[in-house]
Amino acid sequence: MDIIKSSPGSRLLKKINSKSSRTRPFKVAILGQNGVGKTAFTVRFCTRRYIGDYDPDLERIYTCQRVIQDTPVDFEVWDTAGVNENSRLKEQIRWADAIILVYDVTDRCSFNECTRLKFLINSFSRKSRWKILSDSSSDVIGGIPVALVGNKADREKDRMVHPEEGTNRAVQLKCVRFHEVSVQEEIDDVITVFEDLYIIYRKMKKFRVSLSSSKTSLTEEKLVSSSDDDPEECEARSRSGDFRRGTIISDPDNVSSSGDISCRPRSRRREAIYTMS
Ligand SMILES: Nc1nc2c(ncn2[C@@H]2O[C@H](COP(=O)(O)OP(=O)(O)OP(=O)(O)O)[C@@H](O)[C@H]2O)c(=O)[nH]1
Repeated sequence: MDIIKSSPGSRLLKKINSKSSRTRPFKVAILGQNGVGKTAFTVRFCTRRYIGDYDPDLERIYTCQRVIQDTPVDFEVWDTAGVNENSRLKEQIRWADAIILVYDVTDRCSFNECTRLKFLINSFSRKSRWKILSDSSSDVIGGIPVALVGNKADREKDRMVHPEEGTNRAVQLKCVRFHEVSVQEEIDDVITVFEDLYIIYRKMKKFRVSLSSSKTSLTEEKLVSSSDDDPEECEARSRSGDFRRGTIISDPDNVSSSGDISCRPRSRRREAIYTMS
């Protein structure tokens, strides 16, 4: 027995086992039009630093670890280069466990681009991994969790997109969260976006596992009972001013019912994996 243990084959097996027992990273793709601040946002989260200017053609997967609810979580964040070609997007969307759609509050085009991107996310995401209910109800909880984020909130004078519009668009597009941030000025809001999304992802996953294991047939009525999907409630919140930079539109405890809770890149672009401590 000892001989088998120390043989090269068993050493290899041991290595494979220890690798597979490591926690799987949480993969987040950052999508959005050129210049909205995707790289600044990603680097801020991974390093806490704000760096003003980046090579727009540089595309990277950053890795870092954060402790969320007393658990260490490995993040892989794919900072896309804003090319938004459909074939490229498909690869990014299929790679990701969750997606952050970023727009610039001073640029309405970038806001509209998020609608197109969400449409593509819906059509490209690996629905099969979530599909455990009937077709109609899987639309309610199926798909990948997507957060909508308006960046550059510090540029109030140049603002073109108001927070209410962001909130309403997030509801329309069935995003699980809406945030406004200033990557330049505030790090905590940036961290909240990622942590929130992770918490939502975990809850969605747990919910689906428990559904599939118990083979419970949930009615669509139960699934959509949360007010998070209610555009009227959302509008009421907007009217009452219940939004601010960094505010979220739904409660993590209701994640299972919050709307569309629905590879490494190979391209001519330069790529790298960066590990942040
Ligand atoms: N005022 C302000 N400027 C910001 C903020 N975040 C990013 N920027 C600036 O916006 C510009 C674009 O930022 P990037 O991070 O390169 O944007 P990107 O989306 O990665 O751009 P591409 O790589 O071309 O897709 C840079 O000059 C940043 O300094 C912010 O919160 N406030």
